[in-house]
Amino acid sequence: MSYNIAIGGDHAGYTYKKALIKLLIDLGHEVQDFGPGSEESVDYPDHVHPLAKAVVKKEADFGVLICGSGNGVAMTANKYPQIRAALCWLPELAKLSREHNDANVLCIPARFVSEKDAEEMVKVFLTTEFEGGRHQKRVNKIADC
Ligand SMILES: O=C(CO)[C@H](O)[C@H](O)COP(=O)(O)O
Repeated sequence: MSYNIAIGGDHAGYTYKKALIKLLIDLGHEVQDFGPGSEESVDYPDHVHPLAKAVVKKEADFGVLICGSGNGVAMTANKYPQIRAALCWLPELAKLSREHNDANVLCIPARFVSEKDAEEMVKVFLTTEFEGGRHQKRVNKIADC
């Protein structure tokens, strides 16, 4: 299955973003890069809001966000009720975020995971299906506040 992937973050995630874009293209996905375009210091919300809006409008199937800790990008993306952004630091967590939480955005803490694990997380995130069942009603309740 090939997807349209929106990717973005901040200066701390720039190097990983470049590597992940190459991986995604090699895997046959389409990629929309929401920046930044260099390692110059930026404010992550400036890149996350446009990406989140693209996912909400279904202009992208999934999002991948990378900053230093992963927290800032996750907090920003999760402001949107239709976004379920998962902060993951192990491939198993990325898998569970799809199986149990139907995550549509993967958030990666570049300063705390290896590039290899970041790549593994992206691969498993995009090849794992939501299980539905008992998890569906819980996911429905996330935005019910
Ligand atoms: O992780 C982050 C947000 O959650 C940022 O990448 C981090 O805060 C950037 O820090 P600095 O400006 O010191 O490079």
